[in-house]
Amino acid sequence: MDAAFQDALKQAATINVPTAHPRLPGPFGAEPIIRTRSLGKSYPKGPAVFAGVHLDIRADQRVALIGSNGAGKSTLLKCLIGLLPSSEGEIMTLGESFHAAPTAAQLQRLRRQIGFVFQNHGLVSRQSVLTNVIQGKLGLPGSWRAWHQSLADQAWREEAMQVLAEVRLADKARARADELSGGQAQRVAIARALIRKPRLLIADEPAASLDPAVGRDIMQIFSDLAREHGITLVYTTHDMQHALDYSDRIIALKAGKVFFDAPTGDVSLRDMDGVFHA
Ligand SMILES: Nc1ncnc2c1ncn2[C@@H]1O[C@H](COP(=O)(O)OP(=O)(O)OP(=O)(O)O)[C@@H](O)[C@H]1O
Repeated sequence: MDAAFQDALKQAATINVPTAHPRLPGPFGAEPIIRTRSLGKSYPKGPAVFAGVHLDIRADQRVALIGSNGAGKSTLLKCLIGLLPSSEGEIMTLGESFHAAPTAAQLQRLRRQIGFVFQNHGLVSRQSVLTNVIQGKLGLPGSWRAWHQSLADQAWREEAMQVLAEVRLADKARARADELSGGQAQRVAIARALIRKPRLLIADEPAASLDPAVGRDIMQIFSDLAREHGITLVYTTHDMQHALDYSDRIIALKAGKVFFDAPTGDVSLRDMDGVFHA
């Protein structure tokens, strides 16, 4: 590593609390996969959820988004990927730049490159695990075949089996989704996101309803898959240990602002505490 790059890393590592400005400069933040400038969001008739948010999220990072209940984490995630219109500022995600909301064509291109996992796995309970995974292809070209595994061609079924193997669930392919435990269902949801071959994986509290051991297992799977496949992972969590153990970078929201945005190794428990207390 050359000296200039090391300096840039050191500079990037200085924690800056509180700030609404980007702090990952130069070489550390090559071409970002997500960039926002002066991003703000209010719901109709409501106060601002957040304002003046500047972010530069680099490809291949695992980013934990933390903050109290109602801090705006889910709202920010949805704005970043165009599922909710923002109220002010600019967004660039996966090369698509937009104010407020993406165009229909932009949204379609974004959806093709993004995988989603939510707290409630959202599987179709009466369908098989295999069909649920193949349904991850919906929205991609030729995707009417993804409604059921029997319509899908052999290549898609093989892909589905491969991603199920990656989450250690190949043996459950023929089981019905409602026969799975919470942790298994969440692993299927990850496989369903993975079959899209996403560049960006968005997860909103993916381990929230799981017991501690299973929750850690799910976070480890996310983390390993993101690394192995070079996927950028952005997730929200209320578990500070998950944020510390399974991210390269932590972004904290507090009182409608970015409270800190720093490499995980530079975030102390005291910094974390400041997110939740005055
Ligand atoms: N559809 C909506 N209409 C109006 N207000 C909303 C809507 N969704 C969220 N809000 C409000 O926006 C604020 C931020 O909510 P959001 O769900 O983004 O926070 P969060 O940090 O994800 O919270 P949690 O950790 O509890 O999931 C809250 O005050 C919430 O009440």
